[in-house]
Formats: sequence, structure tokens, C-alpha cells
Amino acid sequence: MQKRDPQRQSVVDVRNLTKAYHARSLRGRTVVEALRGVSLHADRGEVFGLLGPNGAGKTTLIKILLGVVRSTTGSASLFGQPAGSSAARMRVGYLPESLRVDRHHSARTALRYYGRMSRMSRADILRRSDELLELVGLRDRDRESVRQFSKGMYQRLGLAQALMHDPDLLVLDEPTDGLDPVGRNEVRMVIDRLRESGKTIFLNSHILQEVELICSRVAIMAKGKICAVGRIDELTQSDRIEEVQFQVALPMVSIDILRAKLGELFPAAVVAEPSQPENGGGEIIAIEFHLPLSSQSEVDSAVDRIRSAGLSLRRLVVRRQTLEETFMKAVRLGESSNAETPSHAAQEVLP
Ligand SMILES: Nc1ncnc2c1ncn2[C@@H]1O[C@H](COP(=O)(O)OP(=O)(O)OP(=O)(O)O)[C@@H](O)[C@H]1O
Repeated sequence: MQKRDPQRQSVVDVRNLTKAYHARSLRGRTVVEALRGVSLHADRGEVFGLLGPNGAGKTTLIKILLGVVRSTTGSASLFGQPAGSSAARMRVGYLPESLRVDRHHSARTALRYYGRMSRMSRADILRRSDELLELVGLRDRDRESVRQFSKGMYQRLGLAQALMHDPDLLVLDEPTDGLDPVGRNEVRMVIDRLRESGKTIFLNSHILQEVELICSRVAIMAKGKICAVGRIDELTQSDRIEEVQFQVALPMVSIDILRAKLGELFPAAVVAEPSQPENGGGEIIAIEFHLPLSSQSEVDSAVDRIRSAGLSLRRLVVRRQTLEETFMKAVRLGESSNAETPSHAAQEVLP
């Protein structure tokens, strides 16, 4: 069980949050339990990622944090203030999934507009716009119509608008969705700079690769519950090995001899490929096989056995669990068991 560092400043603190939507349909009144006892926290300077399949409850959780939707039970606070209170709202910036900026705006006039909405003074709007246009790399394009912007530029402008009132927490809904690799990289770089400057970022994304690159911690949600939460290396148990593939070779033997030798050494070996004679003349016979190993020490001892049997190790591929595999496992488990028991990394201690 993980202990939280008491020195860390909690920014987002969610405890036993539930949300039931009451909806009317042709079948009468229905209740949708969008959140069913969600607890999580994000600390200052963290980039926290929320992952989950459609309908998991991510947007509902974000809406509660922003004070747009009220929870049914439980608590959500930002900087120790109830989510939705004006004290909490003042410290949050939000980039929605599809920000709409009127096409007649330039980056500069759009920021002026958002600054006025935040009741900033003219001088502050000017100063802040300069800083932010620099930060998001739009300083040279600040007077062009946003009509000419690429999606990546548009999204960077979105980040700048969310930062106008200098919030300490940024909530980003699918910040890199629909961007090409260059656009994603640009947005990622801005997020990195913000993290370095001490901002906390809470983002919702379904692009696992992206989350892996950006986030320091993630929570995986399914059916309104958290099924796993922790650092990516904890969740993927980065020391945990999924599959090990070997290629070994022996000179001047037949494939049958090599197979027999392998069978003696590793009865559990699954031979993947028939032998490929090398050197044209078939003097070296190589064979590929998989072993069901799950730890580095098992790999080490398999390598020792291969060497002491006089075999030459040609290739060794150790495949570890990816975030996608972790995600799929966590979601499947969460959906089948209603996520009553979160994975071990989920059992973080709340103070
Ligand atoms: N206003 C609403 N009224 C009734 N049901 C709702 C409402 N908003 C969301 N829901 C339901 O609550 C559940 C969670 O929805 P939510 O939008 O929070 O999920 P999500 O993880 O954000 O999904 P997606 O990735 O598709 O946006 C879904 O079953 C959804 O249909």
C-alpha cells in the first residue's frame, strides 16, 4: 500500500464521490449511476491522467471538479475548497474538448476576450497575452485570423485561454485529440513547461500513448469506479515480464538435435519458428522459442542455462506489459466485477 508524502500539497481531492443522473426515457424514469464511489487525489506539480472507455464517468467527474454538475454524495475539493465554490473556480483553467473561438478572432483578440470575461484589467490582459503567446509558440502569428490556424495552433491557443487568469490547476479534456504527431508534440511541450512551472494538470484522454508520455500518474475508470490508480510504472508493473523470446544456435548440428537439446533444457519451451540454416551451407542451425518467464531473475537463469549448454544466444526479446494491456485488463476486470476491488496500486492512503 502506498503512503502519501505528507509534504505534498493536495490540489484535487475526491472522496467517495457518487453521481446519479435521473433521466426520462420512453421506458419511464431511469437512473444512471455515472460515478459510484470515486476517490482520488492529484498533488501540486502533477500531470494526472484520467483514462477509461466511453461512459466510464470521466466527463462527469471533470464537470463536478469544475462545479458544472453537483455530486450526489461524497466530496470533491480543489486546493482544500469545495469544487464549484468561487474560491476553487478562481484557481482552475479549463480547456474543453472542442473549444470554439469565433472565426473573426486573432489569437490576440481571442485572449483579450477571455481576459475580459475573467474581469482582468487592460494592462494585465496585455501582459498576460504576451507571456502566453510566447509560451504556446504563437507570438509570431498573434494577429492572424484563427481561421488560418492548424488544429495544433488552435489547441495551443485553447491552452493559452485556459491560462489567462493564471490558474494553478488546468483541467484539459482530450487535449491532443485530432492532432497529428507534430501538433501533439507541440501541445505536450507546452504541458511540460507548465508542469515545470509548478502547475497541476488534470487531463482526460483516450490516447494511451499520449498519457504514457505526459502523465506522472493515471487513474483508470470503468463503469463509474476507479479500477486502478498510480504511476504508470506501478500500473504496468514495469518489472513484470509478459513474454520472452529467444533465438539460439548451434553450429554443425541438425535441427532435430537442437530441438532435442532444447526440450531437455526447457521442457516448457514453445518453438516459434522452424530452423533457418545460415551461412548458405547450413553450418549454423538457429531456432526460435518462447518461454513463460515472468521475472528478470528467471530470464537471467535461462540465459545461464543456454550458455552452459554450449548454445549460442542469438537474440533475446523481453516484452513487458504496456499501458494498453494494463488498461484493457483493468477495464475488463472493472466491468466484470463492477470494480469492487481496485488493483493494488489503487489503494493509496488518503490522509
Ligand atoms: N446529463 C446526463 N443525463 C443522464 N445520463 C448522463 C448524463 N451525462 C452523462 N450521463 C451518463 O453517465 C454515464 C457516464 O457518462 P460520462 O459522460 O461521464 O462518461 P465518459 O467517461 O466521459 O464518456 P465519454 O468518453 O464517452 O465522454 C454514461 O452512462 C452517460 O450516458
